Amino acid sequence: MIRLDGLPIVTTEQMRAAEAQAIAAGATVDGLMARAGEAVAEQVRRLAAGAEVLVVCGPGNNGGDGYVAAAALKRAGHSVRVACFSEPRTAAAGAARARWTGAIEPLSEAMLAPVLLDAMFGVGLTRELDKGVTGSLRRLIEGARLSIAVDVPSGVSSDDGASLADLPPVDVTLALGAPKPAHVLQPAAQRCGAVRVLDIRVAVEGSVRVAAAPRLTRPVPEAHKYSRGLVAVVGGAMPGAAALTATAAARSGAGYVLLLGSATDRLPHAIVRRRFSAEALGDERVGAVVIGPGLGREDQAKGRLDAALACGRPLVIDGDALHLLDGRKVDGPMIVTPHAGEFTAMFGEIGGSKIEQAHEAARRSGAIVVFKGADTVIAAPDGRVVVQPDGPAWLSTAGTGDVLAGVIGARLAAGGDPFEAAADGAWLHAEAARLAGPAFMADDLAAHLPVAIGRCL
Ligand SMILES: NC(=O)C1=CN([C@@H]2O[C@H](COP(=O)(O)OP(=O)(O)OC[C@H]3O[C@@H](n4cnc5c(N)ncnc54)[C@H](OP(=O)(O)O)[C@@H]3O)[C@@H](O)[C@H]2O)[C@H](O)CC1
Ligand SMILES: [K+]
Repeated sequence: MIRLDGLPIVTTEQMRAAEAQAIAAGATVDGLMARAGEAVAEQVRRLAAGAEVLVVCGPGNNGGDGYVAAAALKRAGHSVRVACFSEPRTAAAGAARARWTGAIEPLSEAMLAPVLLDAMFGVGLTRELDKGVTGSLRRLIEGARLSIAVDVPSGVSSDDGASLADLPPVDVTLALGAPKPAHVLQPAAQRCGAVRVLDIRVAVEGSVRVAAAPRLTRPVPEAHKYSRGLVAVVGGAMPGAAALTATAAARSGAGYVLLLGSATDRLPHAIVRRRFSAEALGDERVGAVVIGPGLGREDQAKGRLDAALACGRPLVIDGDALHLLDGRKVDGPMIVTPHAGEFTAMFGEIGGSKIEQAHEAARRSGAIVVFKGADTVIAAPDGRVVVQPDGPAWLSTAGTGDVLAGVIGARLAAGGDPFEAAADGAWLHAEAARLAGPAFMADDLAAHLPVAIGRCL
């Protein structure tokens, strides 16, 4: 079983293409199904620890995997039953069912079991699940002590993570060959429980990946405050927000943090405060300018944003500055960090999954787009995408976005690729939240950033 971190995320079309390539190289659909079902059975046997397993099988190849797994469990002497609501509709699933020698219970009457293996629908679910099937699955999932899904939980749309049935989460999802968008995008991701990937020897590639811990380095002996990165945070109408951003940048390894034009008084002494000036932004030692948290939307804010856009330094644009941006582009690196409302205000309604939306927004704007949320998607105009799937829900509190802008600013000022800076910043932010535990406020979050960084050295 493999953790998701850093793996390519594949759509149904990409998975089918990979499967077709494996078949062209000599594999067969039945052979792939045998691999998948047996790999599932091996994990289920470990997790079930001797408890009876009920396998619920659907009409497609996901169901086929279920019949193979049931037969493998039975051969291994494990107590196992099978239930279904429909005959197999593919040749491979039909052949797999023919090799299951036990009884098959009608789904609606199936007795509860301590372990439920959901092989009802995989990536082929295309429309809302029927109410009767949904009700039966709900009863069986709720009645099990442990529920495990084959590939994806039944009732989610694999390619965009939409929900196609109102069902409770399973405990474990065994993704076959690669993670799919449904494993990382909400609302489907919260239905998956712990996701682990089973290697079925089908080679997958792609430019969309699950976030992984960044590989950071310690400062070299010759390091000084400017080489570590100078972050200039532009303040405005609500000084507390810019103070959070500046504090987060200072705790994310920046060598020097400058807060320009903000009237806040409670600030660490290490953060240098100055009046706002366009000249300060243009200093070539500035590695990143962060503008937006608490900026306001009045004339002064507009003037400050104009100066930032013209200063020629790498930019992180957040909050109010996103509203004032009005489609303008800059020549240098620019990272924009909208949440869903800001994203729609900036780019209008873009169709497709959150991954596709973020990519399209990056392509149109030429900026690195950090599309925030419970599933944060970071996209570059060149097609690279990273999904940060498991930020703690405790992050849904005021000021955490200001902290994120500061972390990304520090990574950007440290140099290197702006896309990596944005992805690394999002990971460190989520890790700091995991370290902060429950019910933290945004001010507490920054204090956990050094430990998060320590985990990446
Ligand atoms: N890709 C690989 O390398 C491997 C994948 N495996 C497994 O195969 C499934 C995907 O199998 P597929 O047959 O394409 O799809 P499903 O099993 O998920 O479901 C398709 C069937 O379900 C019907 N369907 C779809 N929506 C509904 C609905 N709302 N209600 C009832 N029935 C529905 C669909 O019928 P249509 O009318 O839409 O045609 C199909 O009959 C993948 O997830 C893996 O588990 C391999 O076994 C190993 C290699
Ligand atoms: K399933």
